[in-house]
Amino acid sequence: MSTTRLKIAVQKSGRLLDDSLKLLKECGISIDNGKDQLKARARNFPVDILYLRNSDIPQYVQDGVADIGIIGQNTVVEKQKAIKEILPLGFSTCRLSIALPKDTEFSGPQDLNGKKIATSYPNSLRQYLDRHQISAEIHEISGSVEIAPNIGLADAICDLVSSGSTLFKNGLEEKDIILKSEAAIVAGEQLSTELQAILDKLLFRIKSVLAARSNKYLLMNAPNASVETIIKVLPGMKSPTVMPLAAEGWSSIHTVIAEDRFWDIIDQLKDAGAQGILVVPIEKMIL
Ligand SMILES: Nc1ncnc2c1ncn2[C@@H]1O[C@H](COP(=O)(O)OP(=O)(O)OP(=O)(O)O)[C@@H](O)[C@H]1O
Ligand SMILES: O=P(O)(O)OC[C@H]1O[C@H](OP(=O)(O)OP(=O)(O)O)[C@H](O)[C@@H]1O
Ligand SMILES: [Mg+2]
Repeated sequence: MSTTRLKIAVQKSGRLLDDSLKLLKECGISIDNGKDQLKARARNFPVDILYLRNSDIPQYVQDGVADIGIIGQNTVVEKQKAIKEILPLGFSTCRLSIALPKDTEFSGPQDLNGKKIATSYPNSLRQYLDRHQISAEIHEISGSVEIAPNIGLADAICDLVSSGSTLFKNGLEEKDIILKSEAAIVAGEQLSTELQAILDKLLFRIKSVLAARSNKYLLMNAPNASVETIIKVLPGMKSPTVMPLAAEGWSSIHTVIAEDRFWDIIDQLKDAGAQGILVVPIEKMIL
């Protein structure tokens, strides 16, 4: 029996931890410990979890200390290590943006010329400024970036934004988006054949979990005369299942639908005669 185990780096504490562990759990992977331990072994799958600082993960993955990691795409861009994104994961969505004090005129990146910009993401900001041929001073700080303009430390900031409430509370306005980010699986340049085989199994499970999250199982009843119209309204992955109901002249229609499409067609389904519409979560979806 092979003793090879895939080492997965996840954030020790912070924004990514809960969703990362939830994803692994939904993949059927049971991890033994609490987070006080820095390394944990999965009981039923050949992976070990390394709990690390988010900002250190790119280096560890590059060096092969960890084989893969779960980090934000923003960290991949910022750290500029020899790692590659394998699969976006759909959580921790945010954007890296330029923000200025509320009501400051901003017609484009050129308005940042000669300004002092505070950020924890100097490389990403540098790339943005270079791309637009802007000469500005980058003031690197490791946290609480949004406070910088208020205390006279900088004219502008470059930081992560999600709901926008931190900007709002600090009297700042988002002016330009540098990049959009979500959590992703990253890996080093080369994995051994054995590790790659474990990773492939893991990715298969993760994709099944992600597909299940973004799709719903849809059931409805309709008079037989409406079935054809309803089927035309349903965006087809495959042809829906149509089954007779006990009540004469009625059918039950079942299909799988992307959650974000459902709200677009709900009125059309009702107009076409669908009744008793049920939208049910899917546990796993094997693609
Ligand atoms: N407000 C937010 N909404 C959604 N995702 C976010 C938000 N802030 C950060 N993230 C994402 O979560 C990642 C981790 O952020 P977090 O603040 O937990 O850690 P950190 O302070 O960057 O890292 P470290 O573990 O090194 O202290 C970020 O790189 C980003 O991808
Ligand atoms: O747009 P919002 O929803 O308000 O989120 C944005 C804030 O979230 C992150 O900070 P976090 O809370 O992770 O604190 P940190 O600076 O200590 O990492 C980020 O650095 C912003 O400050
Ligand atoms: Mg943070």
